[in-house]
Amino acid sequence: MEMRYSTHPEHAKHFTTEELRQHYLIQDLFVPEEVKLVYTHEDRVIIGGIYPVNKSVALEGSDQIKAATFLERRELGVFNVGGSGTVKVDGETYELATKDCLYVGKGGKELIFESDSSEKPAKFYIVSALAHTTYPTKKQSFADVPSESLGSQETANNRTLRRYIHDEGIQSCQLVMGMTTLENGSVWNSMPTHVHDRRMEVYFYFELEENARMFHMMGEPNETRHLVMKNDEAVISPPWSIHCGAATGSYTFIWGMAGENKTYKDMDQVAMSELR
Ligand SMILES: O=C[C@H](O)[C@@H](O)CC(=O)C(=O)O
Ligand SMILES: [Zn+2]
Repeated sequence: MEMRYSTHPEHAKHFTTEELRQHYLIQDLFVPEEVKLVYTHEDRVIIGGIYPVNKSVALEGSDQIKAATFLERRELGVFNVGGSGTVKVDGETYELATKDCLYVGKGGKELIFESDSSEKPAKFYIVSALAHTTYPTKKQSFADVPSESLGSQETANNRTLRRYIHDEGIQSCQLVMGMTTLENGSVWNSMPTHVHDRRMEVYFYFELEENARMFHMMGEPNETRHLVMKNDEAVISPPWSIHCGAATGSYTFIWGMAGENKTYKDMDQVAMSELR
């Protein structure tokens, strides 16, 4: 598991392109038959990819978190962004079709990830946060998750937002997770932009064409920077950072947050005039 320490905004504004990428960008999430994990000290969130192609893959505890099982002190959000597959939690099997989500509460011991077929393997994107109590393990399918339309064609940000793990959906300690899909021809997400000093956030971009690139914006509102990203990459947003972007084509992204306030609407909008 790769460790990433938190960064101070005064420090971050001096980063070179390469340093920005080292601290915030997460690449190569899906390695066949492996669990790839990144531990960020931003709200102690773990971000990862699990890609079982020909055999099942287990998510286990490690010396780095001094825990015999991964969920000893944590909760977990799983999104399947590949072909259909299953997650087995202590012997109970949950079928996850593409874009379905599973929440696993603190204390779940055996976690086994498997694809239905190696021709079209499942790809599991995960976000995990510290948990103080156990909320029930629960699946939310893409087919019946409520959706809302945001943006407009004129501003190239027509998109559909779906909340899975949140106050009025799957219950959790800290985790808030959902998915936003850009309509054809729309490229901007989360603009006008915002910050939420009470929570960190991670954006995972997928369904981008191979040659398409995401220009993801970060930094304090008056010190913006950008990272150029491609398909299946994630980016850590510290609580002081804006997080929005425009790509050279349409795409979908999964947003995951953790911190002190789970309320989705707890966001401080940034006025256009503040941006630098
Ligand atoms: O804090 C919330 C998150 O940044 C996202 O939910 C925003 C988003 O998906 C969008 O506007 O497209
Ligand atoms: Zn946000």
